[in-house]
Amino acid sequence: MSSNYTDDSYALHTDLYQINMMETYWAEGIHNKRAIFELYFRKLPFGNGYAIFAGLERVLDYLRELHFTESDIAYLKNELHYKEDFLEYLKDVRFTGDLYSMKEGETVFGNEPIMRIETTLAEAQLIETALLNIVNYQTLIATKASRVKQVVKDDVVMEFGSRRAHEMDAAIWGARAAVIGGVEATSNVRAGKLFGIQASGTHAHSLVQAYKSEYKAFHSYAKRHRDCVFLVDTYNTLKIGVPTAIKVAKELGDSINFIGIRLDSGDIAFLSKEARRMLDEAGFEDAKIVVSNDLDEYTILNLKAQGAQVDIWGIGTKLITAYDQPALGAVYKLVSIEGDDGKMVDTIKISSNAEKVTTPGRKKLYRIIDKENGKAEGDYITLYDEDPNAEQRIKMFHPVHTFISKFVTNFEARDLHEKVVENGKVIYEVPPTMEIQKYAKDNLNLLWDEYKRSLNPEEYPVDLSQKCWDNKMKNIQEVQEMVNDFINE
Ligand SMILES: Nc1ncnc2c1ncn2[C@@H]1O[C@H](COP(=O)(O)OP(=O)(O)OP(=O)(O)O)[C@@H](O)[C@H]1O
Ligand SMILES: O=P(O)(O)OC[C@H]1O[C@H](OP(=O)(O)OP(=O)(O)O)[C@H](O)[C@@H]1O
Ligand SMILES: O=C(O)c1cccnc1
Repeated sequence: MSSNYTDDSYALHTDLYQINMMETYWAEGIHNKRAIFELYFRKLPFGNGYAIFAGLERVLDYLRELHFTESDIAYLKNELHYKEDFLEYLKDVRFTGDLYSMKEGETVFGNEPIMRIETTLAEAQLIETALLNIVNYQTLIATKASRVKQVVKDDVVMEFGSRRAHEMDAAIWGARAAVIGGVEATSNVRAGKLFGIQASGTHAHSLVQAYKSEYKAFHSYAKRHRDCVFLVDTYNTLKIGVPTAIKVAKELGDSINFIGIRLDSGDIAFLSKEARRMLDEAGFEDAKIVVSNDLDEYTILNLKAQGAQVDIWGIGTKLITAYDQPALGAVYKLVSIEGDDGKMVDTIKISSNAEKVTTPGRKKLYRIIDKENGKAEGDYITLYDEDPNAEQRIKMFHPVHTFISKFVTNFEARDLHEKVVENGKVIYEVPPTMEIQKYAKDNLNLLWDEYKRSLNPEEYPVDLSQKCWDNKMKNIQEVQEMVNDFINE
């Protein structure tokens, strides 16, 4: 580290204003008031019809470990000049509250709470930055990966992005998120080790360049590696690369497992078709064609339309950096706070943009599933004490354009939140990543195809119950009255 402070912790992985607000609350004696915040995004990324939630594992790691170290406190004192009495308080700060969260792999839509944080006002404030930092990135990458999987269908996808990711953490957690979104393997070996996901890879041009000969390079590689994918585009794909791969595969026969070839430049449609023909003619009908080179779901769709003969897609830069939309805009909003009498009071943030007005109150989130066809009718946000499963029929209506409505009967309302932290203790065990991937896949099966197409998907309903909507209107009215009183004073 390039500073005098020897240790590090994630307690300072927050925006300075959070600590300043904590200090204000602490000085006024309201830091321990109960507060409820919700974490959600408003707009789906990439113009997609859904997102895939990822990030809970790291959020839980963060909350479990959260505390200010001695050098954190020293830094706040020496460099930022916080006073001793406040620093004494910070020394004992831990996360002591409850966290309700969607499970990773859940399909998620705009304006619905991914997480509900119920803790002290000061703690809730401190953790905002880290929670958004984690969930925004991981959810974005899981969603991008899922879009790629929608396009490649049953072909295999390998995540190749570590070298282009925004630093090392992004490579690791991005690889995991990509697997949650559906990719089969990552080239990042550490991610393989940490998360029990498949680490996999071929070889680079440097291997061929080092031997100055594809023939020698492939042979040398095969001496130590049974599974062989030969990269065939270093000099001339069709004239030298593919014929050499075939020659070496024939020479080595059953002593290797000739998985196939990789193309990394040129016209992928043309080269893959030609390579397929050459491999088939040589009797390697089962050999796979792996391709890479700046791929994303748009190029892949186009290549498929051109009849490209590809079995395995290696995707780096555009997946791990979410190239076409580099940020998800999830926010963290206060929806309820303890009043002076100890009772919880709902809070609202008004905006001239109707979509941006927050929805006050402690709430629950349900996925309404039609019992007959097993498909999701939409998501339904209720006040905490409502139980849609006790109703025969519910009215679902658009929260802004309320005339768009439907009645739903014969449904199951699935609670999408799980209590994962209770009184500061993590009570949820994160499943293995491959199980989360399966969970994500099963969840997508609940959605009609209209929501899953990559271009101009239908808008999935995320509606408020009548009570929840009435409560929102009441809060809006109260604010309007307060503003009018202020103006008239
Ligand atoms: N048939 C095709 N149709 C549409 N896009 C293609 C086709 N073949 C390749 N591409 C894409 O076009 C781009 C080609 O980029 P570029 O011309 O920079 O690479 P290249 O010619 O393969 O050379 P290199 O990677 O060695 O720089 C890549 O994004 C690749 O995925
Ligand atoms: O193209 P991406 O989706 O990012 O996938 C990762 C790329 O990384 C390697 O290339 P390398 O770093 O050698 O650079 P290159 O782009 O010049 O091939 C590999 O050959 C892929 O092309
Ligand atoms: O294994 C590969 O082929 C690979 C790994 C990282 C980046 N590009 C390719």
